[in-house]
This record gives sequence, structure tokens and C-alpha cells, in this order.
Amino acid sequence: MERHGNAGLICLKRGIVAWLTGLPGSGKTTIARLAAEKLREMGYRVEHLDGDWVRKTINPDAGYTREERRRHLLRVAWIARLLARHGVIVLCSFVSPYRDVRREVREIVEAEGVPFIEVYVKCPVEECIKRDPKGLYRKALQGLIKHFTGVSDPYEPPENPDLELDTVSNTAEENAEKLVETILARLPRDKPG
Ligand SMILES: Nc1ncnc2c1ncn2[C@@H]1O[C@H](COP(=O)(O)OS(=O)(=O)O)[C@@H](OP(=O)(O)O)[C@H]1O
Ligand SMILES: Nc1ncnc2c1ncn2[C@@H]1O[C@H](COP(=O)(O)OP(=O)(O)O)[C@@H](O)[C@H]1O
Repeated sequence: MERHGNAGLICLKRGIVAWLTGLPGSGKTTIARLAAEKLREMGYRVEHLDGDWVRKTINPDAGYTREERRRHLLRVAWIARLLARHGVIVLCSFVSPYRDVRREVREIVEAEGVPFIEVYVKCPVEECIKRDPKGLYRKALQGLIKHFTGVSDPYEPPENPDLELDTVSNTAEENAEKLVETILARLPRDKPG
């Protein structure tokens, strides 16, 4: 790890990808934002790629069928891989409901020698429906949104996540802290030259 004098910026040779998966409203975006803030304050270079943002900018044509989600997420995996290859800590928050697609995402990232942490943001669908931060569950339950994860489309929870964050028992702040700790513990250590 090299530290450059300017503003205490930490320049890693290689970054890491932390991939947050969970139901809509489970808390992925909130936790990733908090963790990104903490890491930036520590001097790391951080990028947060979030479903809503990527769907507005890079993938405006992405839909919600299984294949459309897959294509969208594999593109994100490649972007995350490129960023992490240049020392950026990349936080990705996507519903990413299918196990096999998450496996493909991991393979893309790890093929570059970049560590990948699968983070399951765990929250029962009943609680997500209560939270309903964007009012989408209400619409989905009225039958107004097709393929809505948790209502009319499946969510396959990770069987063996690297980290599980329960957003009912723990606050967003506590979970962000756990995520930061896990990321720091998994950062590649540069071999002494
Ligand atoms: N049909 C359907 N299913 C799931 N989610 C839907 C859908 N339609 C819109 N939304 C909103 O879009 C966000 C999901 O985008 P993602 O890119 O994370 O989804 S995916 O990974 O491609 O499955 C997701 O955002 P989050 O709530 O932040 O997860 C939803 O608010
Ligand atoms: N422990 C918690 N962790 C994260 N979010 C929480 C928690 N408790 C309540 N919330 C609320 O739940 C909502 C989660 O929304 P968001 O972070 O956008 O989820 P997602 O990105 O998974 O859709 C926010 O309104 C947030 O304030």
C-alpha cells in the first residue's frame, strides 16, 4: 500500500469489489452510501455503483426480465473490475436476485485478481413492504409492476455470503461499520518491493 502526501490519499495497487445484494428496500443503498463516506474519510478512493443510478446513466435501456437483469449486471461487473484494477474500492448495490448471475459477476471480478465480497443485505419482504421507500411495493402489490422482485419475481438469497447484514436487528450505521471492517480486512496487501 502506498500513501501519497496529498490530502492523505491512500493509493492502493489493487482495490476490491463489495457487492451488496438484497430485496428492494432492504437497505443496500443506505448502507453502501454510509460505508463509502467512511472509506473516503479514511483516504481511500471509492466508487459507489447503485442500481437506480446505473439504470439512469449507463444502462438506460435495461429492463427487469431475467436476461435483461443479467446483461445489466454483467456490464456493471466489468466496470467494477476495471475500477478496482486501478486501486479503487468499488461498492455495488444491486438487487441482483439470481445466484447464477451473482456467480458470473464474481468470476468476472476475480479473473482480474481482484477480491470480491458478496454481501447479503437481509431483510424480510414483510419489512421491505412496510418501508417501501419508493412506493414500488404498493404498486407491485396492486399488480401495476410486472416482474417486481419479492412480489412477482423471485429473490434467491446467497447460500454462503462473505458477509450478512441484518437490517432489522442492526442499524444502518452498525452495518456500514461492519462492511468497512470486512473490506479493510480483505484489501490486498502489496508485497514489499
Ligand atoms: N421489477 C422490478 N424489480 C426490482 N426492482 C425494481 C423493479 N422495477 C423497479 N425497480 C427498482 O429498481 C431497482 C432495482 O434495480 P437493480 O439494477 O438493482 O436490479 S437488478 O439487480 O437488475 O435486479 C430497485 O431499487 P432498490 O429499491 O434500490 O433495490 C427498485 O426500486
Ligand atoms: N437498519 C437499516 N438499514 C438500512 N436501511 C434502513 C434500516 N432501517 C430502516 N431503513 C430504511 O429502509 C430504507 C432502505 O432503502 P434503500 O437503502 O434505498 O434500500 P435498497 O437500496 O435496498 O432498495 C431507507 O428508507 C432506510 O432509511
